[in-house]
Formats: sequence, C-alpha cells, structure tokens
Amino acid sequence: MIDKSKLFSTAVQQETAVLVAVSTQKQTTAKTKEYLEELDFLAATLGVKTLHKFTQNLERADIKTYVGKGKLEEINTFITANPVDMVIFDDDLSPSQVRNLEVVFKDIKVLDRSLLILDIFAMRAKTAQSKLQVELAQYQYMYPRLTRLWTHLSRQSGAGVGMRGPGETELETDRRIVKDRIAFLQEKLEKVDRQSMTRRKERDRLVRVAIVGYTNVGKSTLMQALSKSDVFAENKLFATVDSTVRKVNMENIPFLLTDTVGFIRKLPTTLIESFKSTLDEVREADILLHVVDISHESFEEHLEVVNNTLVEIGAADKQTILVFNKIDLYKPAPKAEEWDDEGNMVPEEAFTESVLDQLKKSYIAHKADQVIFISAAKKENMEELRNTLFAAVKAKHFAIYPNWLDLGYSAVQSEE
Ligand SMILES: Nc1nc2c(ncn2[C@@H]2O[C@H](COP(=O)(O)OP(=O)(O)OP(=O)(O)O)[C@@H](O)[C@H]2O)c(=O)[nH]1
Ligand SMILES: [Mg+2]
Repeated sequence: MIDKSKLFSTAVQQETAVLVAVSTQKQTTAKTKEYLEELDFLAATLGVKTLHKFTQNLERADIKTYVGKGKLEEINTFITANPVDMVIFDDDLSPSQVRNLEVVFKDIKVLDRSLLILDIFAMRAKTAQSKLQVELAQYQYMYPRLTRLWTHLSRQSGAGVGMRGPGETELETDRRIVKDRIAFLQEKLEKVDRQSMTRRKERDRLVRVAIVGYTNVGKSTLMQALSKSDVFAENKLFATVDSTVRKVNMENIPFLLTDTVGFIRKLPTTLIESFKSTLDEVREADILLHVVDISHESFEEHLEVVNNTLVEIGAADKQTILVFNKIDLYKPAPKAEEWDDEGNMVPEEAFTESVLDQLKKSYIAHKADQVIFISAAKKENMEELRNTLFAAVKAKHFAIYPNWLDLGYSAVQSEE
C-alpha cells in the first residue's frame, strides 16, 4: 500500500539544510567560504536547499563536537526557529563527533561532506559495476559509524538525503553482518572487474585517450563535441559516475575516448578505493585530456586536486594535454590603465586582443607542456584542440602499428 501522506511530503517539500565549516590555521576564511559554496552545490545537486551557512574560526576543529559550544547554541537557535531537516558539516565527522552532535541536534539529521558525495554517487550509478562500487563504499564508510546509521534507520523510514544507504532495515547492529556484506561485495566486484578487464583486453589495441578533471568542468560536453555522440551533461556535480567509452575516427585513425567520473576536494577515500576499477580507464590510458574550468575562481586549486588524485591512483606521468574550458565565461582580471603611443588612455572597448589571445600570452599557458584554451559548449578553438590531440594520437598509433599510416596515406593519396 502506498502511504499517501509520505508521497505528499516528499514530493512537495524540499529538504532543507544548514551548513557548518571551520576556518583553521590550515584553512583560511576565504577558502572556507569557497568550500561552503561547493558544499551548497553538492546539497543542491541532491535537491536540498541551504538555509544558512555557519562558520567558526578555531585553531582546529573541536574533537568532540567539530565547532565550539557557543556556535552549537547559535545553530540550535536557528534550527528551532526555522524548518531545518539536516545539519551538514564540511569535513568528515568522527564516529564520536556524530554521536555527540546527534545528542545536541536531536531529531535533525547530522551529515558530512562524504555522505553527500556518496549519496550523489548512489543516485547516479547506472551500471551493475558502479552500483556495487557505491554500495561497497557506503558500507565501508558506515562500518565505523554503525550506531549512527542504525539510529537513523530506526528513526526514519529510509527516505531522503543521506538515507540512500544500502537497505538493511532492521536493527542488525552486529558489525559482523556489515563485515560479511563488505566481503561479499568485494568478491562480487572482483568478478565484475575481471570481466571488464577481459573486455578491455579484447578491444583492439587502439590508442586510448581519457578525459579527466574536476567535477562539472565540462568533460562530458567535450566528449560530446569530440565524438559527436550524446553524453549526459548537466550543471550538477557528478553528472557522470559511470565511464563511457567511444570509438572516434580522426583522419582514418581510430582511437578510444573515455569520459570519466570527476574529482573533487575531500573525495571520500572509500570511494576512490571502490572506484579503482572504473579508474582503470584512466590508469590504462595512453593520453590524458585534463579539463579545467578556467571560469571558476578556484581553478588552480582544482587543477592541483586532480593532479594529486592522479598521483594517488597511479596515473600521473602520462602524456597530458591541459585543456582550459569555458573561455566564453572567462573574465580576465581588469588591468591597470592602458596607454597608447601618444600617452592617451585607451578606452576598454578599444582593446582588440581577444580573450583567447590574452590567455595564450598569460602565465596560464605555461601550466604544462601542452596547453589549449577552448569553449566546448560554444565550440571555440576546437580546431586547435583537435589538431593537438590528433598529433598525439597519431604518434602513439604509429608506435603500435608502424605500417598503418603508410597504408592510410596511400589510400588517401590515391583518392585524390
Ligand atoms: N559556458 C560554458 N558552459 C559549459 C562549457 N562546457 C560545459 N559547460 C556546462 O558546464 C556544465 C557541466 O558540464 P558537464 O559536461 O556535465 O561537466 P562534467 O565535467 O562532465 O561534469 P561531471 O560529470 O558532473 O563531473 C553543463 O551545464 C555544461 O553545459 C563551456 O565551454 N562554456
Ligand atoms: Mg560528466
């Protein structure tokens, strides 16, 4: 039987949240503000509306309750006066912090960044493999926090954000059960991994190009532009969780292009662990297209996060083309006045140099050996990217099939 009252409440009422972060000696207030923006975006991706953001300056996050007593009271006052469903913390909470915070906030859900990310992955996972991967990551995340999940499940009926956990419903608090489940999932996943490894091996030994980058930078949009196929792109975080592989032909040379899951700051390690096999597509690639959203104010940090994650999964040291995307949205920093030869100030609208030319002369163009600025959505400067990518693919392809191009060229020539 469908419980109409529940249907009504989930369909009509958007869940609401307050966000909490701390600025520490290691994390400036400006950074904290940015992290909170990102946390807000993660929540929005799950359909959760942020009502308020709380921050506190501390030497380090409080061991017992993440923020101090006074701040807790401030949050509680807000919660009492407003319809708040959950409190989301920007950092991972320890099991004991969760317990203490749940005492403070009583019937309000207590979540952290990792749980939001896991929830988004759970929502997005499409294939059997990624579903298993997410489920495994969820159980591993939960294992040390069992009390919390079980409290939630006993209190709520398993709906809503942060509740998309694997669906054990009874109070089976025995860690043994979870442990067994983890072992079971790992085994099942290994089997699936072996199958996909065989599938990858059976593919022609074509040059493989993987598109990597921070989440929401335009990887799928670029994939679409390069392969002329329909790939799901959306202005939400982690639109892509399963990787997509397409065979692309450029001037008679085929290669494989893969769109991959995006990276983010503070990605739960359990997720990286369980997504290792999906990330094999990246690890086994010959060439990486590292996409960066140049219009984002923290694009340099994104770049660093991605580079660090690549090191973590053992995919650094590959030939990489650094692709700065969304130049259509890029606003160059306003320069000091510019003067012409006669010493008159040049009005801004008289600057003839395009954004693209300015970028090419800027320090950003030296961020890597191969740097290209494009707009994948507006199809700006795609030609340069195609040429660079093609030259790279061609060189790798030659190495695998020394005779291929001789044939290819003569065929092309004879047509003329
Ligand atoms: N203005 C502008 N928007 C872009 C450009 N490229 C992509 N977008 C938009 O940016 C958003 C994210 O694009 P996606 O292609 O989904 O990004 P992604 O990197 O695949 O994201 P995830 O799969 O979520 O990690 C979408 O709304 C796109 O339409 C661009 O060159 N210019
Ligand atoms: Mg995508």
